[in-house]
Amino acid sequence: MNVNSHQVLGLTNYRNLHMLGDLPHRALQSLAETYGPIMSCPTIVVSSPQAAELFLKTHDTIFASRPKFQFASTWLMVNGFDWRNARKICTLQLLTASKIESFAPMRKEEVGLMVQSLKSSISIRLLEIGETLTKLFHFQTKIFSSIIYVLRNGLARRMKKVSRALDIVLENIIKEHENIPSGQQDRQMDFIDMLLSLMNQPMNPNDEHAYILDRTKIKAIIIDMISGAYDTSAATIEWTFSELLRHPRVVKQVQVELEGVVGMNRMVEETDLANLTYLDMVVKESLRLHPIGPLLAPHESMEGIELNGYYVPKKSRIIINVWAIGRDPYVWSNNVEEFYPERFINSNIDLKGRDFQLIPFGSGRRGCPGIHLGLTTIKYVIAQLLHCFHWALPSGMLPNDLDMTKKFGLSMRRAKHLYAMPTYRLLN
Ligand code: HEM
Repeated sequence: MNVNSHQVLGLTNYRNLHMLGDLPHRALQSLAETYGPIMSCPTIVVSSPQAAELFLKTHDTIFASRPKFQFASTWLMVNGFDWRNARKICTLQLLTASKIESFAPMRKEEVGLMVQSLKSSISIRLLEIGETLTKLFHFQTKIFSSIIYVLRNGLARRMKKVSRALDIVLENIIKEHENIPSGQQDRQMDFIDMLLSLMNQPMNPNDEHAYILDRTKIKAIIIDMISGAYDTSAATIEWTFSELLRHPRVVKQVQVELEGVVGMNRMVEETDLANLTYLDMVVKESLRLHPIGPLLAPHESMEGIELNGYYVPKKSRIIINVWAIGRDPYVWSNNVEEFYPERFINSNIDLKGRDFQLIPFGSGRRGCPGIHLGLTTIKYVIAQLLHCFHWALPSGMLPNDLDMTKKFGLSMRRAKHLYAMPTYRLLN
């Protein structure tokens, strides 16, 4: 890697990230302009693609841990969560391409119901997009809403009480899956069924110390998956929609592509997605400007290491400012703030974490294991909404009037609700 240490390393003295205000990714971007693409003390802030590659690829083994400062991670630690084995189960058993494909009928049914409900509500009211998506994603998260409440309210000082509450919720979920009423046994398997089917079997039968998935570990994996998956796809769709409402030219282009690939007589199928190349660029551009985790999830060094002449101690916290990397004018040219999907024409950049200028799903050992499911869901929902409906802003509002203020949180959502008016456009 061709990185000059003066270009890459610079130190600043930010001891407390709360001093950075409501939008820390933005404040950190300004600091990086002064102090350079790696800032440290005691948290190291990374703000360029080359520096991100240094931490997430070159020295990935050192920086693959996570700090234990959130309730979810503390709870996972207390319950003996082992991220390496949990990831193996996620990537080899739960989130494989074939498993995700096996859920396609479920997604089709839910998206179909959403289109029907939008068709019937058109004449009545302006739609709040976030609310519509929350309803859509309810099918994936309905058993989880009480868990999210517990996670969000789980301050460390109430740890014991909250842990008990969490355990009761998780036990109920597991029991519901263990005691399926007769007549429903041949229903579609979900994530919990799959985890239960792996319970008490060694992951590697040839290894006597092999990892065995027990009830406690299953609960920990459920919590890990929920913390990673909750809100992320819905928030990305909402941001993409916001940009589309501000750019009618881009909407027209996506609809022309959909007319060519799908035609006007039927709805979109997931198998169409591979042929929707312009839509793919739209989603990349949206994730460049609006990464749901603008600072990824924090990483932590597992041992001390010297990087380009600077010593990074063990247990340093690493923050990768993906938001700033997506707006780096040296990478993306001068129109960084513009929503311009065409920048990806003839470009090989993908979202898999190999191209460090675009890493909204992270990269390396702790990169998002749900990327394939996330992207399939996002593209399918956006394609269906744009294919089935024309979308207009509330009367009197111009595209540039749309408020794009962000709210920093578990995932970065819009600060204000997004309203739009759909009109059905298919021929049947
Ligand atoms: C648009 C959708 C999504 C986005 C943008 C997204 C983004 C991310 C990011 C940025 C990370 C942290 C990566 C890092 O620190 O290097 C992450 C981790 C994670 N994501 Fe996703 N995610 C999405 C969807 C999903 C889905 C659908 C699932 C599961 C069904 C999922 C499960 C996880 C898990 C379990 C982790 C923790 C991985 C670890 O710590 O080893 N994500 N995701």
